[in-house]
Amino acid sequence: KGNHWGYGQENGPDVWHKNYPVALGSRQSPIDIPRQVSHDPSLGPIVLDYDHCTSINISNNGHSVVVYFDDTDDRSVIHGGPLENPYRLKQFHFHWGGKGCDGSEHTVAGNSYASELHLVHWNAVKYKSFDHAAAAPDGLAVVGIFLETGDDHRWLHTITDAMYMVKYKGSVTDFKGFNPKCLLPSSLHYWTYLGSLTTPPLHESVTWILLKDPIAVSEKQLGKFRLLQFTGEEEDQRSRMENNFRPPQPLKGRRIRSSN
Ligand SMILES: NCCOCCOCCNC(=O)c1ccc(S(N)(=O)=O)cc1
Ligand SMILES: [Zn+2]
Repeated sequence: KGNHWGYGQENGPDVWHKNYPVALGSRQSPIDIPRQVSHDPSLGPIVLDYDHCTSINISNNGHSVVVYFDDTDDRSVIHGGPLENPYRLKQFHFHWGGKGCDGSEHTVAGNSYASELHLVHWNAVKYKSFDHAAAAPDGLAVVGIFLETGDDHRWLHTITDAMYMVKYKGSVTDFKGFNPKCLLPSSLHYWTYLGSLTTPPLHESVTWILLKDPIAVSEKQLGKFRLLQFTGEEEDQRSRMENNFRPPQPLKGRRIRSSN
């Protein structure tokens, strides 16, 4: 398996470019969102049509905890905002820090949040599969939501309660009937820019839509994320899944736009 990528000293973000040279490309993610961003009045609201969404399972892929959705039709899509087509929901996952440390990927005026939720969508109008879309410049749209520590999040429990079932890399368990609409903040105001996957293969195929308002989750709920392991059950060395975030990358002249 060779030196598979990860978040450790030997295989972390600083060396990903060795196997994935696009890591040094011109539209890499995440980025820092500066204090002043140009407001674009032509940017309409983002619309999340998740009412008939169908979650399938929850899994540990060795890098994060992922909830997959049935994307065989347009039952859960986002449209509007900067998007020319509707994009189908494929999965969502999280990035987080260690105890007491922040772990978001994007930062706002240099500040990190405790965690970041990514809702991953693909352009099924133009591309015949997620993998094809993931390699195309307008193939993916990822909605990023910041998590800050505060009160318990009443709906996050269903996800954190399922985590003990997917503690080890490669584990998966049924997870039906979850609608991620319950994880959205009250306002859908957003920043948008053209970027990439934040993990290898780091494809430069993502229209990023970052919601400005964070959601609150408790320290106790975040602690349950850290019960997950990067490693499989059969591997002897334990390694707690935490700090699975890539730091901000150079903007390289890109424009970031703000909805109203
Ligand atoms: N393996 C060949 C085809 O490659 C397809 C694309 O990679 C598939 C696996 N990765 C992802 O789907 C993937 C999806 C979202 C994000 S992120 N953190 O940018 O939201 C990072 C990675
Ligand atoms: Zn992500």
